[in-house]
Amino acid sequence: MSKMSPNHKLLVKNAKQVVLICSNGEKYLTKADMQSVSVVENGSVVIGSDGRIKAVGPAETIGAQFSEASFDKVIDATGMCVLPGLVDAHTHPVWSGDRVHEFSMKLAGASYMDVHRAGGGIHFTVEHTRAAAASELLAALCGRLLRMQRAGTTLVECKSGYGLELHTELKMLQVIEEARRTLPINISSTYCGAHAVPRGKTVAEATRDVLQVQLPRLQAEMSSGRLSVDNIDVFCERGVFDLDSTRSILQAGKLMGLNINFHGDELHPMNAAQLGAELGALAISHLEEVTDEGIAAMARAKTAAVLLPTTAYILRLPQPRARAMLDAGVVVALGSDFNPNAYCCSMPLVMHLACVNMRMSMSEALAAATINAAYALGRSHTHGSVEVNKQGDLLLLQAPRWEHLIYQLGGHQEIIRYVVIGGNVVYDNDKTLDL
Ligand SMILES: N=CN[C@@H](CCC(=O)O)C(=O)O
Ligand SMILES: [Zn+2]
Repeated sequence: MSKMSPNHKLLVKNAKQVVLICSNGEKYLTKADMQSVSVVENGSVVIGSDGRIKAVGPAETIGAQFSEASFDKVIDATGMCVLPGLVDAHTHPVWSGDRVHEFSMKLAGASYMDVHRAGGGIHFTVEHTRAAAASELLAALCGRLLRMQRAGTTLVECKSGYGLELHTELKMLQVIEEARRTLPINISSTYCGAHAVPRGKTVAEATRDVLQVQLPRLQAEMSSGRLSVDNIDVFCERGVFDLDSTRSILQAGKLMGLNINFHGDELHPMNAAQLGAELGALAISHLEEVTDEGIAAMARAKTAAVLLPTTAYILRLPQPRARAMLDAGVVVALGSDFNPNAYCCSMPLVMHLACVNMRMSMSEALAAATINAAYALGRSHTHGSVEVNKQGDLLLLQAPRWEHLIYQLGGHQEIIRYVVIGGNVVYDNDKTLDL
């Protein structure tokens, strides 16, 4: 092969392991293919000036191929492991007012719905988020996204949903848009105006407001280029949005070109999985109460299951049946569910909980937090694996095997050495610097 031309952004050389995840352009992994993610021992990665992966392979081959090339930056990764940046497929990161007081209520035995019905939970956060200035919400969001980035996340889904009326929902989406334009972390933006039924409204009234007031304005903002929104979400749950109102909102969003990605079958079996499969949903989150029929429907439709191990852990819910979903061939993904109820920014911790509590293998958990989470966001053609032409988003671990990222419970602060987005080092742990 001819020598490659100079001027590349980054060379990461001589890594002990480069974890590709997949190597044949797969858009997701299921069943046995999740059991052994693809790994190159003693490998190197080149990221081109466009921020995309130019080459990946054995260190010797890459060394010969790029012997005459120059790089803006070279990282000697001897003794380190390289992974694709992690993908967090479910977060609620825009809000004001923490709920630490509710954590003690829940520890004392109150359920999520007890707190919600007593006017706390989402309602508490809605009140504080409506009152907050956009600048305050943006500052909080940026701090949280940086924390996620330091924990290895390079693509994150961010929901609105603490406004429940036009003005605040738009304010939240604008704040997400501003973060998307100014921060290196990749963002998938989700409109979740049907996250709860606002106080003083019935389900029918709330559904009408979403359909007749919020969605038309969202469409106008998107058409003018002021906002770009990727997904539509509804909290489909007994006492929140029923199946019919969920269906009408999701269908309206789909007609606007949004991907369907919603909360379903969390606290009660609602047949949300079947609804999602029928509507061609890209993803459904939670699924603690999904039925066997729902699992089969999702496997057939290739609707991703976004499992959220922190929620079941904090709320002491039954664990989602990850093994049944994996065995049935569902595309299983993971998310942190960062929100004021589940204050967790760390996908390494999420993978650990998925392994111990949901009985996933480490390889399954990593595939679920990379390629499959990217699939759940419609981004697996550009993210979620270390393959040529994908975006140059990498994680470098100071560890001899990649599994240490999951094994060392709560250890990501020490183990993650660099985070790279688009070929730029955005976090260098040695300097304890966000760059
Ligand atoms: N279940 C609904 N929504 C969130 C919780 C949001 C909140 O409690 O503020 C979730 O995914 O866990
Ligand atoms: Zn959620």
